[in-house]
Amino acid sequence: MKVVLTSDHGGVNIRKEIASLLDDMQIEYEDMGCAGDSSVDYPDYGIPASERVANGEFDFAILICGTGIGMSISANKVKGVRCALAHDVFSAKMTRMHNNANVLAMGERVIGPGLAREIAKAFLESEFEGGRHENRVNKMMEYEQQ
Ligand SMILES: O=C(CO)[C@H](O)[C@H](O)[C@H](O)COP(=O)(O)O
Repeated sequence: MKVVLTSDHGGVNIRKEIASLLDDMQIEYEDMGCAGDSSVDYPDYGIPASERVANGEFDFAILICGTGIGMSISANKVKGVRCALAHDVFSAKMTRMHNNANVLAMGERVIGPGLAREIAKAFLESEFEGGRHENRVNKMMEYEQQ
């Protein structure tokens, strides 16, 4: 599994926590920044990271900003991406199992690093169930191609 990780200035601390989680889980990852905590624009980070999932270079992206909302909207503009904004463990698990989400967004101004770590862990450890969920995901992806 390969993960790409990024944040704007509002998500630097949780990004560091997730990097530490990925180290602990021995998962290969690339941290695309941002560098420091100066103000930056989340689409400049969320879109390139999401494109690297869409093109198959990475299996998953984890995106952090203040609320997670800007990152999730940006990611879902990229064809092939299914980004879930999740601030609880159950949603993180279910979005892998039912939506086959390939990008996770979280907000550092919403949750703390400990919960963010548990959410990311649940997301990465859960698997898509397929079956009836596959039909539903396919409908979304077909719409995107129109
Ligand atoms: O995208 C966001 C909100 O939808 C993120 O939370 C950003 O991190 C936030 O907008 C940044 O706000 P700031 O006042 O420029 O720090």
